[in-house]
Amino acid sequence: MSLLRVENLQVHFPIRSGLGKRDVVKAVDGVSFEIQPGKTLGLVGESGSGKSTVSRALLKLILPTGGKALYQGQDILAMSEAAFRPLRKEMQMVFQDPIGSLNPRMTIESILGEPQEIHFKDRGRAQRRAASAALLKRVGLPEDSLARYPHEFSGGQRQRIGIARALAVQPTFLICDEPVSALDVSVQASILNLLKDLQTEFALTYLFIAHDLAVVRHMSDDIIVMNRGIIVEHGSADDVCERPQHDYTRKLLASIPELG
Ligand SMILES: Nc1ncnc2c1ncn2[C@@H]1O[C@H](COP(=O)(O)OP(=O)(O)OP(=O)(O)O)[C@@H](O)[C@H]1O
Repeated sequence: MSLLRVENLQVHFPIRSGLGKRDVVKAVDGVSFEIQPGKTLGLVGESGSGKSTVSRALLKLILPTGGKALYQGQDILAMSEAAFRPLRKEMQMVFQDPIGSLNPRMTIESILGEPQEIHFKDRGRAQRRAASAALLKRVGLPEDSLARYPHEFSGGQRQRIGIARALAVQPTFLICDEPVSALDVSVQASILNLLKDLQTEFALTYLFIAHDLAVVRHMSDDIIVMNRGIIVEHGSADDVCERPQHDYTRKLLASIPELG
């Protein structure tokens, strides 16, 4: 069974166009896909194609207009917040901007401890601290980072902290939303390889979102290509990159010098 099966997801935002006329932006307009356990589905498209709206809908941060998202067979979109709460632990997010997504006034110990406090209520402070130290080590940061603040780290190190925070609640499914696009090219590969190693070690399933098809290909088993709220192409990573069927995919490929 797929871990996640999305059926005909629709997110239409009401807007007012000229003269106060009501209209809608079809940010996501009938998107369907599935992800098998332990695999990575890449979601690629230019800015504005609807990628972030898909991820926000899957985490129930916005209310979709229609469709289903079956996580282990249960439709999370139809669930109440209370019913969804245990699944929040299962489904974690790695954000694009590791600076903006880490509270500058919290130490790394608090940043990694907070989700544990919420989801592992039986853990005491010492246990949380030990788990956080182990996580830091696993993502390649020194243990003495616990007492430090986010601004004391480089962009790549902050993204390692963001990844450690996502892993702190032992999730099954990670949505990685442009996890390397704010980073220098020189550190991108090390973060991507870390994500790959963690996937194998913890049997994680990924929805990996990026605008850069080369990055997505490196990470993904299958790829979907989105443009203007719809999927224009869907296939194995090799088929999509080597035998693209759609002009939009060819355009994305042509914009990558090493692949185009
Ligand atoms: N709250 C909102 N109200 C109205 N329109 C919105 C809202 N959120 C997103 N949109 C529109 O929906 C479309 C898809 O946006 P989305 O952010 O999902 O794209 P994206 O592919 O993730 O792009 P980016 O990489 O720039 O974030 C865009 O046209 C955007 O302007």
